[in-house]
Amino acid sequence: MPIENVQFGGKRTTINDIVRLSKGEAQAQLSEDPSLRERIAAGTRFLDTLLREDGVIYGVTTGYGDSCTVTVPTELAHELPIHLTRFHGCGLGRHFDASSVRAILATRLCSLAQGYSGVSWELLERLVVMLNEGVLPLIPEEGSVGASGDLTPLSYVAGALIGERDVHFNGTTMNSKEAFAKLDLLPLQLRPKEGLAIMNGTAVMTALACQAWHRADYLSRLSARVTALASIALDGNSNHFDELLFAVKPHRGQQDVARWIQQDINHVEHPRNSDRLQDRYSIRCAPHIIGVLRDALPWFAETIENELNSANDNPIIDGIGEHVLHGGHFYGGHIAMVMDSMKTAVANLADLHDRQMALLMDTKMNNGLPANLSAASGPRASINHGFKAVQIGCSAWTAEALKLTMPASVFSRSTECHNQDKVSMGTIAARDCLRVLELTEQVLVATLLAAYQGVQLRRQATPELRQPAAVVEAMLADIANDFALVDEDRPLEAELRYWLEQTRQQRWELYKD
Ligand SMILES: N[C@@H](Cc1ccc(O)cc1)C(=O)O
Repeated sequence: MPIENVQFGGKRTTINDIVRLSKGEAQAQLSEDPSLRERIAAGTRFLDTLLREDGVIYGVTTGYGDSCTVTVPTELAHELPIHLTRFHGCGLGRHFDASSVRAILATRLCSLAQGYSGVSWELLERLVVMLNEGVLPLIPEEGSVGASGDLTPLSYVAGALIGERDVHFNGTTMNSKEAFAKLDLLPLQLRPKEGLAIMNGTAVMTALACQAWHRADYLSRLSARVTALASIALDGNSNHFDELLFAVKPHRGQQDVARWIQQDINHVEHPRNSDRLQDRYSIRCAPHIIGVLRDALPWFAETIENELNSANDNPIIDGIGEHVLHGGHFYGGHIAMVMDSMKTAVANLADLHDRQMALLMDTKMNNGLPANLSAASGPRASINHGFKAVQIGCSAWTAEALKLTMPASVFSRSTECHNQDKVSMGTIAARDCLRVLELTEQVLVATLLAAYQGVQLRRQATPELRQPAAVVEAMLADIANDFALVDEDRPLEAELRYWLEQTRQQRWELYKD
C-alpha cells in the first residue's frame, strides 16, 4: 500500500487519517502553508511579549488549576512545566498499545497545530518525529477524569519530550533521552506554557474515539452480513427486508441495512400477500437494531472530527489577535456522550447476535437444523455437541458487553480542591467502548461461523434453496477454505482467534454505501 502523508495544520483532519497513522499506514507532516508557521510564531512571540510587559500569565507565572492564585517567582517559572509533567506521572492500569499511542500523538499534534496553544514549531516537529520514527511513550490507561484534559496520560507524552519518561523504540523499552540520542536529537526544553499545552486537552479520549468509530463502522456492516447468513440458515422469510417495506420508514441507515440484507439473500419478489410466518425479532428487526448504529455513525463522526480539529486547550493563545482566552476547552463532554452512546448501540449488536445464536442452536426454533448445528450424523451424533459451548461463550461475552454500557459521563465527581467540580469521564467512556467493541466482535465472529455452518447444513438438506448474491457465495467459499465444518468435536479457540483477527483486519469488503 503506498504510504500517503497526513498533513497537520492545514485542512481538516479525519478519523481515517488518525486510524491510518495509528496503524503505521501513513506518515505525519506539518502543512507547508506559510500562514501556519506565521500563526505558530505569532503565538510564541506574543507569550514572550506578555511575559516581558505584563509579567503574569496563568500556568506560566501561576500554579495550575485551583492553585492559580499562587504566584511563581520569575526565577522558578522555567521549572514549572517540568513539575507539571512530574506530578502527573501517577497513572496506573495497563499501558495503551502501540497503535493507540500513535493515535494519541497524532491527535494531540492535530490540536496543537491549530495554532492556538502558544507552542513552538520545534515542539510540533518533535511530535512528528516521534510518530514517524516510532518513539512511543508508555502511557498508563487510567487516571484521567477527561475534563481537565487527559492530564495524567498526556503527562507521559510531555515527560517523554523532555527526556524523563520511558518509551518503546526499535522493539525495546528505554528512556526517551536514549531514544532521541539514537536519532541524533536532544530532549526538548519546554517553553513557557508548553507543558500545559501538551497535557491540557482531550487527545487520549479523542484518539480512542477515532479507533472505536473505525471498528464500529465495520462491525455494523459485518452484522448485516451475518444476519443475512442466519436468515438463509434458518430458511427465514426474506420479505422482512423488502425495500417497499423500508420505504415507509425513512431512517436512512436502517434502510441501508435492509437493502444490504435484501441484496445478500437475493430477495427480488414483492408478493401481493404472504402466508409465510414472521421470523423472530432478532432476524425480522435486525435492520432496526443495526440501523440504530448506522444512523448514529455520521453524527458520531462529525462530533469526533470537530473535537479532533479543535484547540482543546486552556488558556487559548490567539497570537495574531493578541489575546489570552481563558476557558474550559479541555472538557471532553462531546466525546463522552459519543462513546457512551456508541457502546450502547454496539452492545445491542452483541445481544442481537447472541439471540441469533440461540435461534440457530435450538431445534425448537431452528426450522429443522440439527441440535447445536452439529454436522455429525448417525450414532456419532450422540457424542458430538457442535456449537453448544460457543453459544455459552456468546452469552458470557454479551453479558459482559451489556454490563459495560453503564454511561461513564453520569459519574462526574468534583476533584482537585473543587476546581474541577464537573468533569466528563470521557476517557473512561472511550475505554469502555473499545472493550464493548472487542466483546461484540467476539460474539459476531462466533455467530458468523455458526451461521456459515448453518447455511451449509441447510443446503445439504434443501439443495433447491435460493442462491444468495455472488459476494455472499464468495465469502462462504473464502471461509470454507480455512474452516472445516464442525462434525467431530474439536477445540475451536484457535480458529475463533484467527477469524477474530481477520475481522479486525477487515478482511472482507462489505457493501458500498
Ligand atoms: N486544566 C486546568 C489546569 C490544570 C492543570 C494541572 C492540574 O493538576 C490541575 C489543573 C485548567 O486549565 O484550568
